Amino acid sequence: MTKNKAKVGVLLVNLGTPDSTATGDVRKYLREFLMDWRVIDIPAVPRWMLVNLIIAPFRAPKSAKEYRKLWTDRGSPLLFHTEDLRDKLIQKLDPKEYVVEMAMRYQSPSIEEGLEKLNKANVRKIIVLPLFPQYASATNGSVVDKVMEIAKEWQIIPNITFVNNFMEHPLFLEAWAELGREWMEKETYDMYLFSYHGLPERQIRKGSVDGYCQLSDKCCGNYTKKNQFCYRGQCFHTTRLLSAKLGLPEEKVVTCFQSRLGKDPWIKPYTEDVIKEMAEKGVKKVLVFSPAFVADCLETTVEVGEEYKEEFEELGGEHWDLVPSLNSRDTWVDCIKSLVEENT
Ligand SMILES: C=CC1=C(C)c2cc3[nH]c(cc4nc(cc5[nH]c(cc1n2)c(C)c5CCC(=O)O)C(CCC(=O)O)=C4C)c(C)c3C=C
Ligand SMILES: [Fe+2]
Ligand SMILES: [Fe+2]
Repeated sequence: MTKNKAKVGVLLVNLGTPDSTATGDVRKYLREFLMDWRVIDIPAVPRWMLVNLIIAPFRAPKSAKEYRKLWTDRGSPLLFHTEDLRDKLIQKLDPKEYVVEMAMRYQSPSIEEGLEKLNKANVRKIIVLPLFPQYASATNGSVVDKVMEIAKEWQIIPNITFVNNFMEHPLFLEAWAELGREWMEKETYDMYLFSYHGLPERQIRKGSVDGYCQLSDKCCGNYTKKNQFCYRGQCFHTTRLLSAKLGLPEEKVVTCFQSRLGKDPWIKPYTEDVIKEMAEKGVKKVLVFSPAFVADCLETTVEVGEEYKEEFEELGGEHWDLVPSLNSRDTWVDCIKSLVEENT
């Protein structure tokens, strides 16, 4: 039998970001993102009306202003950190065995371009690695959906493997712990806040097997095979694993959810409410982790690092430190390398 020498393709996929801070580009991004039925999970006609007649026109100018605070000479941090991550991963993997591409679920570079490059490289297998540590239909599920939509048109479909979540990976936890330790060596904190991107509660219920998740401690307070895909449960689990690794006392740790959109209930507690409660209790110094994100982006740098900081300080807080994201730090690149090798 001839030895199969074809390479393995790796596709790193992050969420996506506008092409520029021009309002038109932000509107284009919001439209593509929010028209995804896994993100705004309502029927197509009301979704079209909500996105095109309400959210995109009114939110785009406001979001564009926020993006201008975030933008750098290299453009959007979400994009260039993902490019750096790809480049460092290429350095660490054997080029005779692997070909690595990166893509964004929305806008550019597209998943289509990334997959076409891998297909042209005649790979024997594709490992798709959505860069979301906890599974959500709106993120990881959407990447799977898009990849399958494209691959189903190919005459030959190689093996395709998806990494579903990786919040338990020891190197993922170690990379966050290294960052945490750097801050904790310089300062002592009254509280440690773990702020994750939120989701509509409805989306958690829809994914709950036999109605198991009632958004209470019964489900989300533990991580078992029954709630293996509950996003809220996975976030609490991430907090427990990271706190244990950092030796944080339980009474000083709080998990909360940010970035709510619209009027429907999203998963709780909301970060804004936790900030108020902490300030009322006289908490002065807070260290904030955002471990649903693996790169600095609008939701971390601006929302947590600037807006929530301002709210906390207005309520009497004195010290609000946001731990920057994993970006392309070495231990995180090692984590990706390990995930790739485990799935080869
Ligand atoms: C853990 C990852 C993410 C989940 C889950 C998620 C769900 C989700 N998001 C929206 C709406 C918006 N999110 C926006 C920005 C944004 N979201 C994530 C990650 C997750 N989203 C990232 C990394 C970013 C930042 C991108 C960047 O360019 O830096 C935005 C756009 C910004 C804004 O206008 O506020 C929206 C809108 C929904 C509705 C949702 C779940 C249903
Ligand atoms: Fe989001
Ligand atoms: Fe749950």
